[in-house]
Amino acid sequence: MAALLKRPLKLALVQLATGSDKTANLSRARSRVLEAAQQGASLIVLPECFNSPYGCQYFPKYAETLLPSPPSNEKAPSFHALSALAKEANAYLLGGSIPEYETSTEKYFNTSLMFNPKGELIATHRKVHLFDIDIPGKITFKESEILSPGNKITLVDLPEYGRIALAICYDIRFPELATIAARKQCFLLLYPGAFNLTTGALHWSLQARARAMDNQVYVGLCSPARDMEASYNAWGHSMVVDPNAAVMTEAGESEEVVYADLNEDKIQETRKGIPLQGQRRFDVYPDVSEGKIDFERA
Ligand SMILES: NC(=O)CC(=O)C(=O)O
Repeated sequence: MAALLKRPLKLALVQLATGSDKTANLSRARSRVLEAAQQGASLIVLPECFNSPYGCQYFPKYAETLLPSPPSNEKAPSFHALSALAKEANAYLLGGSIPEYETSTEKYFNTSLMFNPKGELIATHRKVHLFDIDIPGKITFKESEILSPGNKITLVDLPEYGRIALAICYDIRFPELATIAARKQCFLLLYPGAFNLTTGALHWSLQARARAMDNQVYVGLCSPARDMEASYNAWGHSMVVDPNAAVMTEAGESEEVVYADLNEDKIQETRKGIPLQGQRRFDVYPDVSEGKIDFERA
């Protein structure tokens, strides 16, 4: 089997404490990303809504306009901060997500931005599955009241390392995305995400481990730190899971950076021991990674 991960990679997840001051959020993100780079991380991830509080009431106020690209500094300060930071850190940087406003359609999206070490934007992912849930007495949330969904699967080639997939939070609950990404040769699935005290306790770790186990790839989930004063209490517990579904590292609830060293051997060893790749029965059920799949649409 050809190598999926061409050389070892140190991954850092920044479990950022975010508040209502966007400038302060960006400045905190900068310190933590530079700290991770100093520790040798070459792929650094910030959480979902790292520049704003998480909640439908906040999306319009914090939204930035990214298109046409490159946007102006005035319309997209987070875009420019991330670009400069990736360059300064000399690392790949995933700005987990920011609220985005698209002027031409007058729509809002929950969008992540990936920059290379030169500070160039190399991918964007708009959350495909919007977080609309209603668990009586626990949590009701309806992103679709404000947001529109993205409509593509996002795979990104990092020339020195290999291919990764980006998705956001609720997207993890739809295993088709992960299966397609793995079958398209990704070695890592990254999900910036803000589960909450109800769904986090139930499913955060389970989802991460399940996507890793089914697909025998690395999985990273990066949450904001928990803030009990906020209107939405993020679960925390950012984690990296290995291709054999073991948790490699897990944050607590506060601001923290966690690290994991990813390598090809672990993928090979897992797939050699349990060789799912060659055992699929596409004569019995369809291959979801074949056929018309949108990787490109904005
Ligand atoms: N916040 C989300 O998008 C998803 C979530 O909290 C969950 O799936 O649970």
